[in-house]
Amino acid sequence: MAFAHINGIVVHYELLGDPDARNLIVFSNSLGTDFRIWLPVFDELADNVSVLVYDSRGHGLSGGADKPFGMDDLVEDLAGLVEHVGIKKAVFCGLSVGGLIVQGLYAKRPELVRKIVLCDTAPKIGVADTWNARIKAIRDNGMASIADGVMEKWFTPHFHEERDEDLDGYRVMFERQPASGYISTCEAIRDTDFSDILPTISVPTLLVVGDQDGSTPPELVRAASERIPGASLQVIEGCGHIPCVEQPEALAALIQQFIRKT
Ligand SMILES: O=C(O)CCC(=O)CC(=O)O
Repeated sequence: MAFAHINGIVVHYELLGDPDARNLIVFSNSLGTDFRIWLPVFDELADNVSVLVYDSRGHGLSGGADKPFGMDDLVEDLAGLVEHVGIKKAVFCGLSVGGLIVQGLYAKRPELVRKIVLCDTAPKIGVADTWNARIKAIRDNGMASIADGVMEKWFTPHFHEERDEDLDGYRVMFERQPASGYISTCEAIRDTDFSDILPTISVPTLLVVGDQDGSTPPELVRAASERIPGASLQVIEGCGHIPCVEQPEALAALIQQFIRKT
């Protein structure tokens, strides 16, 4: 557990392993979560892989929830953290809004990026009306008021039935995110369209999606994969929007295979 001042906020992060390892993966979390969603994947990765995880602005123990922010801030935070830690080049893996942040990082700082894993994400996620309705619901009634709907998109019915303790735990994680940080992140997603960035990506890229993802469904992720030269797509069966929690072994195996290729 570590903290750094980056772009005027405190960023909570953890570096697991050697920052100079060739197989260094930087993970960027999704909306309404913190970096703990990646720990089940880290547990499944080989010993020669090191990992940097962090809480994005307005989430977890990172600061910045008190002032509005946008996608540029989220991208600058990631670049600033990577520099702070002394990483020259890494594999970047982003989940959902984390995937948008990674796309934005590639556009601004391609020299930092060795390979990309885009997990349950797209260049544009959702439409303005839906984001505005979600923001209004939280302003009117708080985070807990939308938690049921969010959990339905995050996890499959099987997860809801068989892993009720985990479901309750991740619901608590969601409900504890600062509403203002969550709202700014919704606005950042609403206002972002990175469609033009995808064809410019020239590093090896893997896209992964859960077959039952209710937030960024397989067809959306497939369309994104078709815009990135040479990218490959893998669909994880029996999985919703958060494969790092629901199917960490499957996700880690795909990542491991991908980073092994030159
Ligand atoms: O998960 C994200 O980062 C954004 C996509 C989304 O809306 C997922 C959710 O329903 O919370």
